[in-house]
Amino acid sequence: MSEADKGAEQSNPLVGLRDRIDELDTNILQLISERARLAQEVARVKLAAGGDAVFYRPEREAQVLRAIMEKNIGPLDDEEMARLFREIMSACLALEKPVRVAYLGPEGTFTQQAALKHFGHSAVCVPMSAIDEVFREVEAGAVNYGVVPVENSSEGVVTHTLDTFMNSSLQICGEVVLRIHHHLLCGENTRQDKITRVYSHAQSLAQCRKWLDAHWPMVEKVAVSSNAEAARRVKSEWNSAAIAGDMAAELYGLTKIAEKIEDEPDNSTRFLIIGNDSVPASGTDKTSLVVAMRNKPGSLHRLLAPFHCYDIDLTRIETRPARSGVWNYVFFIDFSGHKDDPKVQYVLREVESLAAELKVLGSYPKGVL
Ligand SMILES: O=C(O)C(=O)C[C@]1(C(=O)O)C=C[C@@H](O)C=C1
Repeated sequence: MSEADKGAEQSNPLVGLRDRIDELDTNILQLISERARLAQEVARVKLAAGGDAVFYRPEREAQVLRAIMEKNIGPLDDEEMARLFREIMSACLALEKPVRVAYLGPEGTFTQQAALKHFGHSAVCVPMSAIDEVFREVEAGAVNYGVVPVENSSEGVVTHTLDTFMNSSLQICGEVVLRIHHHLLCGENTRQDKITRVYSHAQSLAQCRKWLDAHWPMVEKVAVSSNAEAARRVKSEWNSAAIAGDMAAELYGLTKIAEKIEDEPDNSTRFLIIGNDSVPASGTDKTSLVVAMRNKPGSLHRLLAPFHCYDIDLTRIETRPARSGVWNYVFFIDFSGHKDDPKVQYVLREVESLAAELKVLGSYPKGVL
């Protein structure tokens, strides 16, 4: 370094710090490129193995992200670091073969946000107008995977998703949990003192009910097909507002009148990734089942006993009326463990002997991010 440069560095410490950042960026660039070349090599090995090469490997991605979170020593927090690596992996996978994902649209919904959180921004995400359409696109092979909402922490289960599973051959191959923040939004032409109507999806209106009653008791609440549709409508109306999330606000260029208006501070929604292939164990997995029981006293107790016996942690149980008979019920059960674990296999055999019908919807890595 010349005397003049030293002088400049002393007088402006930013110069030296930025030089070091430039140096590190060059190293990071080389390392990412090297990683991408290895992913290309992985793709060649997969293709050489013959058969239907499966490029997207959810269990491997979960392991990579968990390892990163474990090794991270800050100052970036674990989630932030994992998000960066999620994008690197997403780009590497796109080099192997771009993954196509159908989600419950339209553009700007929380389901799109969940798809991007899970697959990263290099995935090609295609909006569908209904949950059944997402299933159909995956079944038909028009896309590789689908993303559908399954439950919300304050509003409960998305019954339509569970019902669609009953008649589908698809497997669950992942889950994503998204913190849901709702905002009250208006367009450029909205007269904020003249708002008489609020549009949103029925679930979002319910999730913000107390806030609306406290702050806007007189407005008409209009349920529409999605939050993104609510956002689209207010863009051209001067006396309406919408309740929607950040993606919809950005997409339609809306202004936030009030932020994070959801009644429950940790309001979150769980989404499922659906696909055609089953997923090998990642080490920390979940399994989802649908079980039809004959309607006899004590049948739920008998059904749950094997889980207790083998010390398997149930994470959710949901009851839905079966389509086949008026008084028969099916249970949707989620538990910790993978269907290939010996303990889980014992339980599945016992449940099968008790149930009128048992369908394993899939074993998949527990949501990492
Ligand atoms: O390990 C693999 O099978 C890869 O294809 C590599 C890689 C990665 O970038 O780490 C990319 C995509 C897969 O979904 C999982 C991991």
